Order: sequence, then C-alpha cells, then structure tokens
Amino acid sequence: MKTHYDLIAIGAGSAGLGVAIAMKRLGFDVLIIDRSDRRIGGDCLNDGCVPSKALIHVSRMIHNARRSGPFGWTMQGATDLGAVMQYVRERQDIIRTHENAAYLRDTEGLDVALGTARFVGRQEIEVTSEDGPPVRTSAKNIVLCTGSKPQLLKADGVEAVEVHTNETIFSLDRLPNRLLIVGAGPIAMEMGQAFARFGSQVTVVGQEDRILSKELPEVSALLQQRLEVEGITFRLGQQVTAFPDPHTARIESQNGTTETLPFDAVLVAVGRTASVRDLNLPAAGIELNDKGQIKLNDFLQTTNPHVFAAGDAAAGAPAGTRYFSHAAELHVSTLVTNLLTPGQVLDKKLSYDHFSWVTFTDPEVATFGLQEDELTKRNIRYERVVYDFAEDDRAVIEAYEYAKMILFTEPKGLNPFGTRLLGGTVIAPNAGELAQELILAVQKKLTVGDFFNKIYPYPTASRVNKSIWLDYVLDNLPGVVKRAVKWVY
Ligand SMILES: Cc1cc2nc3c(=O)[nH]c(=O)nc-3n(C[C@H](O)[C@H](O)[C@H](O)COP(=O)(O)OP(=O)(O)OC[C@H]3O[C@@H](n4cnc5c(N)ncnc54)[C@H](O)[C@@H]3O)c2cc1C
Ligand SMILES: NC(=O)c1ccc[n+]([C@@H]2O[C@H](COP(=O)([O-])OP(=O)(O)OC[C@H]3O[C@@H](n4cnc5c(N)ncnc54)[C@H](O)[C@@H]3O)[C@@H](O)[C@H]2O)c1
Repeated sequence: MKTHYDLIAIGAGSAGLGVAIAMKRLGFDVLIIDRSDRRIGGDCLNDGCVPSKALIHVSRMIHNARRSGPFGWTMQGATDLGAVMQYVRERQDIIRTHENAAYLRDTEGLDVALGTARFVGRQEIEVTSEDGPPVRTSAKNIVLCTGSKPQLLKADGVEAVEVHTNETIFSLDRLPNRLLIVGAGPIAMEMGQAFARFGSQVTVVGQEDRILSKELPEVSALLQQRLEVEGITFRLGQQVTAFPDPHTARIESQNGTTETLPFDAVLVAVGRTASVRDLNLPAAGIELNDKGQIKLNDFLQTTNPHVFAAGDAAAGAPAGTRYFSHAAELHVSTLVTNLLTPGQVLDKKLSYDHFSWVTFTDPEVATFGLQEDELTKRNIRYERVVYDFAEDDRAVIEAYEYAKMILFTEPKGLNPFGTRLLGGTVIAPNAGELAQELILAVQKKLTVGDFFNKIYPYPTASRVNKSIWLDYVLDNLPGVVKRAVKWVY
C-alpha cells in the first residue's frame, strides 16, 4: 500500500468496484479496501442479487416440473435445500473468479487492502486487519462505498429467536416446513415465492395494507393474487409484536386484535440502513443526517468536499434512496463524470428520472421512468394507458393472460403518433426484459410512432410494446385526419 493515492474506495461491492475500476482504467492511482477477500463483491455477490436470483432460478425449475402433470409427466420428490444452496454457492464462486483481491491486483492493476477502514484525518485512512499492525494512507478523493445492513426487528423476545436476514438465509441447508417472513418488500416477495415453490408453507406479515408498496396498488394486488394461488398466506396491516417462545410469533393488527403464529424459521426483511459503522466519520468532518445517513449534496459529496458516497451508503442523497446494484452504477457514473469535470458549474446532479427496477418474482414487476406520484408532485400533465395481455397471442400460448402493462404518457396532442412515454410498470413473466425497450424509449424520448412503425417478429413477447398503441392511435386520430384519409382513398 502506498502512502498516497489519487482515489480510495472504501468497500468493494457494486459501488466500490465500479468507481475503483473506472478510475484505474482512466489512468489514476487507486486503492480499494474491503474487510476480507470473501467480502469482495459486497452484498450483491455474497448475500443479495446473485444468491437470490440463483435460488429463484432453481425454484422456478421445480415449480414448472410440478406443473407438468396435465401433460403426462408424473413428478414426485421433495426439495433438497442443501443441494439447492450448493448450486447457489457454485454460481457465486464462478463470479468470484473475477471478484477477488488477486484478480483486482493482477488483472485490473488496483491496489487492494484487506481490513477495516476508518478515518484518522480529513483525507487520511487507517486500515486494520488481523495480519499486522494498522497501516495509514491518504488520497486526494475518497469514496464511501460501505453499503447497507438489514434493519433489525423490534419485538419482545426476539433475542431468543434464530432470526434470519439476507445475511444468513442462504446458509440454510434444511427446508423449513413453516417459514414466517416479516416485511412485504422485494426481499420478502422474491424469497417467499422461492421457498413456497421449494415446499415451505410461507406466511408474510407486512405492516402496510399491501405488498410492494412502492408499486402501483393494482400491481401489488395482482402480484399478491398470483402468490396466493401458489399457497402463500398474507397477514397485511399487521406487525409481529412479540415472540412468546422461539417458534411462535404474536402478531397484532391495526385494530388491536392479536393472534399467534407457529413457525419453524423466520426471515426478517424490513428494509436497510446505510452502513457507517467503524468509519470514524467525525475525524474527517463528515456529518450524518437525522436518519443516521451520510449527509450528501446533489453531487454525492459529503460535508467534507474530498469525500463522496456511492451505492447503498448514499442513502442520504437529496434525490432519495435506491438500494440497487444498478443505483450504485448510476452513482458511479455521476461521480466519475464529476471528478473528471473541472469546476462544479458543469457537475451532473444525481437524478433518478430515468431509473428503473425489477422485482424478480414470477410474474416479474418492472417499473421505470417517472411514476404517478412523482408526476403529480411535479405538476406534470400525463395520461394513463393500460394494456391487458388477455388478447396477446404469446400470453395466450404460454398462459399469462393475467399480465398487465400500465404506461404514463404525455397528454395526446393532435397527432397521437407524436406522444412520448414518461414511465410505467409491467407485471408479466420476464417483465424486466420486456420493459428494456420502453426504458430506452423514455430515455431517448421516442414516440408512439416509433413503436408503431416497428415490425416485431411474431409471436415475440415484446410485441405488446406495439400492441398497446394500436387502440391508442386508432381511437385518438382526429376526425379531420380520418376524413382526409378516406377522401384520398
Ligand atoms: C436479498 C437481496 C437481493 C437483492 N437483489 C437485487 C437485485 O436483484 N438487483 C439489484 O439491483 N439489487 C439487488 N439488491 C440490492 C444490492 O445488493 C445492493 O444495492 C448492492 O449490493 C449495494 O452495493 P454497495 O456497493 O453499495 O454495497 P455492498 O455491496 O454492501 O458493499 C459494501 C462493502 O463495503 C465493505 N465495508 C463496509 N464498511 C467497511 C469498512 N469500514 N472498511 C472496509 N470495508 C467496509 C463491506 O464489507 C462490503 O463488502 C438486493 C439486496 C438484497 C439484500
Ligand atoms: N430485485 C431487486 O432489485 C431487489 C430484490 C431484493 C431487495 N432489493 C433491494 O433491497 C432493499 C431492501 O429490501 P426489503 O424488502 O428488506 O426492504 P423494503 O424497505 O423495500 O421493504 C420493507 C417492507 O417491510 C415492511 N415493514 C417494515 N417494518 C416492518 C415491521 N416491523 N413489520 C412488518 N413489516 C414491516 C415495510 O412496510 C415494507 O413493505 C429494497 O428496497 C431493494 O432496493 C432489490
């Protein structure tokens, strides 16, 4: 480790790896620090996106096999969770071949320090590890990429319960018969469906009156209905208030009624908190806001102008919180652009206007661009265009007629072909893939006419991106245009 760098990234998850590799490839001297070699890759590789999506993949195969009875296949068996987790670990290990200290040093040319970092000055860091005495170094700029931790459940008796979070659930090797999930966000939905498909009896307790409360209410309702069909039980508008014993939860509804629920394992997924533990932020003049998050300006800069934050650690940004790997990617691109731009006048503010996310349930939920609440808040006039997949041939062929697409557009003018898309949500199998074209359309300001004039191979699932505009255009062509066309004909 050198005594001074152009840039230090603390944390080697999506954000740290992104900013360190980008700056190194641009020719800067860069140090990246993480607690251990095994933590490189951060939450996404170790306890988040990768293991959860691998688990979902296996659960989908099992689910499809179970449903093959009507077509002559007789399948029997029980899920060997140990074997499933072995598959998950194997997939993680493949990604680890390019997310480890030796690779980052040898192939990316980064300096890598393994240990816990803390500030000892405004631009000075000390790294402590078990391998030797603490080592100090400094940098022109430092980026805090320390991620987030699961929020803990507050309930009487919780200390006596073996509570799982995303940090331990992937170490289970025996399938719990009854899995209680506290929280009704994306982790609860993705993991709940996967475990239900493996064969657990899953009960979800959520404090709000609907699941995935960041989505449109009709999307939450449709997903809940699909999950109920698969056997998941929902206790919404309820909270776990106590654990009378290590295998029983007491749940309380908003009107005060209580009941007890027996369980074999419990998963808590009630949100995240930015991770600032061990950093000794006061030594660098870095302030926290009243939620305990790092106080940031629109440019992801802390109260120390030489220190920035990216990824889950940037939850205190004025633009708001987005706990996603690709939010880290957005932060990194904003930061690197700004670090390389002379003078703050030209700096890019963090903006989520073109942001999108996907919840990888079956059906998936993909949400992008400006949402109804944001459009209303900003006084932007918009229209809602809804497409039910019932008449889409591909949806009929593969039995997902229940799917739905809800788009927000500019109000239509005289020429419906000129309307632009502002945002929306798709709930359908592979919605995350279907929506990619729509996301590009929002970003590039494409019009209804651009979709209308595209010929989609039949029967690709993404033909819905054109079908949604057929009625829209035909119903909204001004009478004068229709009369003129008829006259010419
Ligand atoms: C179950 C689950 C599923 C998810 N699925 C998705 C998904 O499908 N798609 C998606 O986009 N997002 C998903 N996410 C969110 C995504 O995992 C996170 O947003 C992303 O990993 C955040 O990256 P990060 O770099 O900010 O932080 P992290 O990946 O958490 O990295 C932070 C790193 O900093 C290190 N660190 C912390 N403090 C110190 C210190 N003092 N010294 C040295 N090192 C330190 C930690 O060891 C860690 O490795 C999921 C999250 C969970 C929990
Ligand atoms: N596919 C993806 O991209 C993906 C998947 C999983 C997680 N993530 C990210 O990880 C973040 C964390 O996920 P999460 O599901 O833990 O959090 P979340 O904050 O998104 O959802 C938490 C849920 O728990 C509920 N809740 C909070 N306290 C509760 C209590 N005491 N009792 C009952 N319910 C309670 C909330 O009302 C909310 O519905 C997400 O916000 C998301 O950004 C992304």
